Amino acid sequence: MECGAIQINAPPSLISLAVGMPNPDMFPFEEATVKLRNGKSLQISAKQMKTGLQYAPSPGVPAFRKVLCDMQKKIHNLTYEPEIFVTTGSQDGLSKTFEMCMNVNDYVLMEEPSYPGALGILKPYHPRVLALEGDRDGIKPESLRRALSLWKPSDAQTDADMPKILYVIPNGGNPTGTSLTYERKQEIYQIASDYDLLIIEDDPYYFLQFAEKPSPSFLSMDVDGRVMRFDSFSKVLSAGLRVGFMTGPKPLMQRIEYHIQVSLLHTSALAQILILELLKDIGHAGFMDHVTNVRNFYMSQKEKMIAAATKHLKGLAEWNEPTGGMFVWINVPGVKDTSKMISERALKKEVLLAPGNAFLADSTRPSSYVRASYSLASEVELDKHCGSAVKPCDHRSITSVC
Ligand SMILES: Cc1ncc(COP(=O)(O)O)c(CNc2cc3ccccc3n(O)c2=O)c1O
Repeated sequence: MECGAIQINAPPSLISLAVGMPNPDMFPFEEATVKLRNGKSLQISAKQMKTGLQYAPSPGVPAFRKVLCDMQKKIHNLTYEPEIFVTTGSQDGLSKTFEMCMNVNDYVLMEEPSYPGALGILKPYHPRVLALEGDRDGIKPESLRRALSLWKPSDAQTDADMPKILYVIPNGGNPTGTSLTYERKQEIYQIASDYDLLIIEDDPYYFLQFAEKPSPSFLSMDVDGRVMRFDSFSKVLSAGLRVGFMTGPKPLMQRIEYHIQVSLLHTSALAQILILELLKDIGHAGFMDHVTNVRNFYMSQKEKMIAAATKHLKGLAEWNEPTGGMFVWINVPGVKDTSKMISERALKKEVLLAPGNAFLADSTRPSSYVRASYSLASEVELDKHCGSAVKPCDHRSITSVC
C-alpha cells in the first residue's frame, strides 16, 4: 500500500447521507494567513480551512500522514511503509499505548529517574517498576540483563508473570539529559528480542541531539515489529498545537485506532493542516534545516547552563553534561530531600527547579537531585540564579540548608 494511502473505495460521485458531519459552509472561519519568522506567510486556503475545521479520520488527516510517512522513512531509513497515527502530542500516544498493554501490577522495565508524564500514566496500574541504571550514555545494558535475570528468555513464550514492556527515552533524557549510544541501543534491542519485549521508544528530543550525527533510532533497527515509537513536534514547531505521531506494528496500531475513535476521535485537524502546509512549503530539507537551528539553540543554552553551574556549583553539586534535550540533572550531595530546599530557599531567591523525587517511580522517596531546564532562561538569568538555589545562605555547610 502506498505510504499513508488511505483505502477509500467509494466513487468520487458518492453522496453520503451516512455521516454525522456538520456542513462546513456554516463555519465562520474561511481562510487564514500565518506570518512565519522567516518573513514568508503560510496561506491556509478555503479548501484547506474546510478540511481543518471538519472531522478527520482517527489516524489523522490523510495528506498529513503521507508527509509524516515519507519523513519517517527518510529519517529512520525504513525500507517499508510504516503505520503512522497522528496523536495529540506524544503524551496522548504514550497513554493509549500503556493503557493498551498494562494490567494491574504488571512489571515495567524503565530507567529511573524517568519522565513524570509516563510515571503518571502508569501509577493507576500499580506497576512493579524494574528500575534500570543509567549513566551519561543512557541505560546500561547489564542493568537490563540483571533485571531480567529472574527469568529465562523461553519464559516469554509462556504466560509467565514477567516484564513485557521496556520504556526508553533514548535521546536528551528527561530528566537526565543523557542519550543512549548506538552500540547500547543495539545491545538493548537484542536483549528485548531475546525476552520478546515491546520497546516503547519515547523520543520527543530526537531532533535535539547535540552529537554531530543523530544516533539511529530503535525504529530504524526494528526487524521484529517490537518498537512503538513516539515523535513530537512540541520541541521544534509548537507545544501548544499538541501534534505528535506514533509509528508501530499494524496489529498494535489497530487497537490504538479503536482507542482514538472512542476517546478524542482525532487530533485537531486544523493543527494538522497548519503543520502540513508548513512542511509542504519548506519541504523535508527545509524542515531539517529548521530542526538543526533548534538543536544549535539548545546546545548553546546547554553550554551557558554548564558554564553557570561550573562557576557557581563546583564542589557543591555534581552533574553529567547533557548530550541532548533541555535538561540537566544535578545531584546536591548532603541534601537528602531537595523538594524542601526548593520550596524553602530557591523560591525565595525567585528560582524554580524540579525536585528529584518527582522523577522516581515512588515519589514519596526523598531525592538529592534537582532537574534544571535551560530552555527558557537567558545567559544572565542562568548565571544569576544557578547558584542561588543550592548555595548555603551563609557560611553554614550545604547540609544545613534544609
Ligand atoms: C520524555 C517525554 N515524553 C513525552 C513528553 C510529552 O510531549 P508532547 O505530548 O509531545 O508535548 C514529554 C514532555 N515533557 C514535559 C512537558 C511539560 C509540559 C508542561 C509543563 C512541564 C513539562 N515538563 O516538565 C516536561 O518535562 C517528555 O519530556
